[in-house]
Amino acid sequence: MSAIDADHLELTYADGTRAVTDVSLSIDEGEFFGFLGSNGAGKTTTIKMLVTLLRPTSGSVRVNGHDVADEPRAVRKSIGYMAQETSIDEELTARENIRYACEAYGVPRDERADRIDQLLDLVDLAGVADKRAKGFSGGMQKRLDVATALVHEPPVVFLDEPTTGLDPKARNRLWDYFERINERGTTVFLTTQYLEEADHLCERISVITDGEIEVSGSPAELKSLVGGDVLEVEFDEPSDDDLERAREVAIDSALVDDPDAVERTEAGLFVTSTEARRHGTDLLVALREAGLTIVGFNVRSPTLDDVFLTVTGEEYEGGDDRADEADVAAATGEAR
Ligand SMILES: Nc1ncnc2c1ncn2[C@@H]1O[C@H](COP(=O)(O)OP(=O)(O)OP(=O)(O)O)[C@@H](O)[C@H]1O
Repeated sequence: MSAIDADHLELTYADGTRAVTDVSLSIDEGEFFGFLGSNGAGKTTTIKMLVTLLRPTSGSVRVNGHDVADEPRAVRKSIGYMAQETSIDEELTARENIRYACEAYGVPRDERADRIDQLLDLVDLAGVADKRAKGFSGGMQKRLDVATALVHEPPVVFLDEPTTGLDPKARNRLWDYFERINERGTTVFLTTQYLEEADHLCERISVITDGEIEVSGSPAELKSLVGGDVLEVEFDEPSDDDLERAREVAIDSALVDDPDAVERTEAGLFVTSTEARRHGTDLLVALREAGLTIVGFNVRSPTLDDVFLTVTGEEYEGGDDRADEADVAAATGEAR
C-alpha cells in the first residue's frame, strides 16, 4: 500500500490564486521523500491538502489508505505534522509540551509517561525536560517540535522546512532524528530550503514549479539529468565583454554541443559536459588563447542546485546558509 497517493490535485485560493495546478504523488510506506520548489511554488499548499487543512479544489488524496475528504479524522490520527511555524508553548517545559501533545492526540493515559520519556531521549532533551522552552535555542525548540509531532507514533510525518534558520550543527542533529524515525519505518515527507539536506536524506524527490510537478526521481537520477560534470572557470575581474567572449569560446569548443550547457556566472563560466574531466583542459587553453586570464578552475559532479537550474531555469531560492545569529549563539552555548 502507498503511504500517500495524490491524484491530480488542484487548489485555487478564494482570491483566485491558482497555487497548485497539477500534483500527483505516490509515496511508498517507509520512503524518505523530498518535495522541492522555489518560494511560492506550491509546497505548503500541497502539504496542507495532504494533512487535511485545505480541501482540494479538485483531485483526490489518500493517506494511509484513508481518503482525505471523506475520512479527515482517520487521516489526522495517522499523521504527524511539523509546520513551518512552531507549535510549542514557550511558557511550558519540554515535558509539559509533549504531555500536552499526548492529550491533544489522545495517547492513552497509562502510556503517556513512558512515551514522553522515550521522545525526550529521542530528541536529546531529557537533560532539560523540566526547563521552560522559552530559554531553548532555535535548534532545541525545533527538536521539541519534532517530538510533539511524533507522540501518537504516526506512520507518516510531514516536515515543512524543519531546519530553516538553524546553524549547520543544529541542522545535522535534526537530520539524525529524521533518519532514526525513518529507520523505524516511518514515512517522511520533507520540504526544505536546503538542497544539500534533500540530497543527504531523501530517497526520492519531486520538484514543483508553478503548482505543477516538474520532475521526480532519486537524487542520482535527477543529477544525471544535468548531462555531465560541471567545469567551473573563474576569470580575473572579467568585463561583460570578456564573459560573453568566454561563453562563445566555450560554446564553440568540442566539450559542448548544446549552448545551454554554458552558463555565465558573476566572474566566470559553468560548463556542463560528459567530457569535462577528460577534456576540460582543452577549453582552458582555448580561453587563455582568447586573451582571458584564468584565476581558478574546478571540475565537480553535479549537485541538486545544478539539477534545479537545469530543470527550472532558475536558481533555487532560499538556499541561504546564514543562520540566525541568535540561533548560532544559543547553539554554541548549548554545546558547552
Ligand atoms: N491564503 C492564501 N490566499 C491566496 N494566495 C495564497 C495563500 N497562501 C498562499 N498563496 C499563494 O499561493 C502560491 C503558493 O504558495 P505556497 O505557500 O504553497 O508556496 P511554497 O512553495 O510553500 O512557498 P514557501 O517556500 O514560500 O512557503 C503563492 O503564490 C502564494 O502567494
